[in-house]
Amino acid sequence: MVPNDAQHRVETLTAQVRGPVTVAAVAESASAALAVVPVIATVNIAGLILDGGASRTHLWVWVLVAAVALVLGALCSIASSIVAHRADADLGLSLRMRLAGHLARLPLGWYSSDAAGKTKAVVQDDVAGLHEEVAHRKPELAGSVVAGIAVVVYLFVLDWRLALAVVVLVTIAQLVRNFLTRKIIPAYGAVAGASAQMGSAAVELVQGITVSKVFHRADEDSEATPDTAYGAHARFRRAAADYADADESLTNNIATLRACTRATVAPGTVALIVLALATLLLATWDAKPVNIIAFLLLGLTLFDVTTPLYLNLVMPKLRLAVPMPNKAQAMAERIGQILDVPEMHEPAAPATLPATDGARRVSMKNVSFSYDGQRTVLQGLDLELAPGTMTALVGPSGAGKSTVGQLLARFYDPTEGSIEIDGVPISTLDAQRLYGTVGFVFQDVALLRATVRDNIALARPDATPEDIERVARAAQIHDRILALPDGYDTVLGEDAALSGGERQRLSIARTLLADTPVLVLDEATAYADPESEAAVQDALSELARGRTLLVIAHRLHTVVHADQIAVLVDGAVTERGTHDELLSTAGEYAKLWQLQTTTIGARA
Ligand SMILES: Nc1ncnc2c1ncn2[C@@H]1O[C@H](COP(=O)(O)OP(=O)(O)OP(=O)(O)O)[C@@H](O)[C@H]1O
Repeated sequence: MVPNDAQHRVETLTAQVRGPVTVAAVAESASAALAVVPVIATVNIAGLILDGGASRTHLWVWVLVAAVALVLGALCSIASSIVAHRADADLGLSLRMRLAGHLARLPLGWYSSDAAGKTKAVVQDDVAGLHEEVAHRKPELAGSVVAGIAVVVYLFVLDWRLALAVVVLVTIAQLVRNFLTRKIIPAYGAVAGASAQMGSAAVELVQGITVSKVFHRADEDSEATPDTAYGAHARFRRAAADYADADESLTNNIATLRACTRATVAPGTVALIVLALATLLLATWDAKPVNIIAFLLLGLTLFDVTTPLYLNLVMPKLRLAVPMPNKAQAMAERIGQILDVPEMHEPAAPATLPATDGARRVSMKNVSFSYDGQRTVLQGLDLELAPGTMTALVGPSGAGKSTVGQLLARFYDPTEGSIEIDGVPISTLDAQRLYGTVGFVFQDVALLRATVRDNIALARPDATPEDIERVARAAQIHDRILALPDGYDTVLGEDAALSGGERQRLSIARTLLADTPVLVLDEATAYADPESEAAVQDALSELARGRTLLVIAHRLHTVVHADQIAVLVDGAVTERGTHDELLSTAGEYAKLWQLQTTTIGARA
């Protein structure tokens, strides 16, 4: 993304607080302008005293003007800070609400990737990270511009030659800082690189500990060469030393930067130059000596107050901007990437399914699908699941089998074509009706950090203990639950952890209780060992009774009894029939069958 687009993203996301941020910027500008007034008052008071014969009233007027300006300036600064921070809090809340609403409407398939970590970082850190942009950058920049103009105009009114000298001095200091910062950037890069190296060496060290200990290659004290598998300790030591060197070099560079910049605008330097120039002017021209006070006071502060102005406006114009990473842009980009994910279309007036006592028919008509809009994963797929029958989807790895299951569970919508239940497109059903009709047991079972009972009763919180026990027995998991520390009241993930096969049986119990007429089983026996596979298969047979079933299977022997087996190759159904019919056609299925039976036979 080019910087302009990135900045556009920041502007769009923060557009709703543009009004309050502008108010904060105006208040900050007023405060900056008012800060010059006490100096003007001081110069005038000094002038009146030095001239002699000034009336007390006159002097008190200037003191009063300075005091009022100080109080007003402070009030403006407080108001600016309050308005900006309130805007920041409002923006944070509304962005988080927007993200939460959007996340709730995303396709379920979006959640299968590393969504949890990504979402946490965006909702928590990136939204908070816009703080600097909203609450500080614009108000401070406005204040800097106004303060810069006010000070420079005033100094020029007093004496254009001294004013010019001060402006040149401050500009030189800013250029020196800019030049040195550019020099430092590689040192920052070196520290970041060394830190990453040290991190990966640490991970490698920890990951390798088990292997090296098991194979008696613990090398804590060895100076093994880095290209040996067991040189992790040596590599880590080297990476840590490199990091320390890089850090030291950066610290030295920063110290030089600070010292050089500060020296250019140090009180002594400013005083020296202003006084030297003033002496020169006094000798040759008729400059007012009292004005020196203004140059000394304002010259010292001009560097600090105009720093945001130089960094944001002057240096970029001179094409001297230091290429520092723009955190706000990066954060806005990550927030925008989530907000850009298209939402799942929710029907305004959800359809209803025709009433039936029996199982339901599923029709996939000319379904095509692509995850990324570029590579087609399913191509014009037609598949009919007759009511109360079991259809098995088999085929080579990557053919698109799981994708079909995910489309039926509406994790995504097809790019083309439609999926219908009893003639009603599933995209016209609301989520409650759809998931009351289609249940699924996937390979990766998600369990909540809750009791076993609550995990089973997810779809029917009103289920009685008897209902829950009945489905747990049917799913062959009841005995294992009783063996847990608190039986059905054991909190999963806290009091106990379950094996892959046990998690799948628990998921089957949950699905049995949900009692949906259509079921998708994707590799439901994937984690089962031969012993528990029999238990899971029994549980599945119980689950299948009277339902319309789509079973995605790698191991063909688990689906030989299916009413229909569809072979998927490159996203299209190439063969369909029963096990015997497909074997007799000597096609892809027959090949897969032969391969699997030979492999199993060879292993046996
Ligand atoms: N979330 C995803 N994003 C992008 N591409 C994906 C995603 N999930 C799957 N794919 C791709 O889609 C294609 C079909 O994948 P799918 O998991 O449906 O195949 P499969 O037949 O079930 O494979 P396997 O038998 O190995 O599980 C693959 O090329 C895969 O890389």
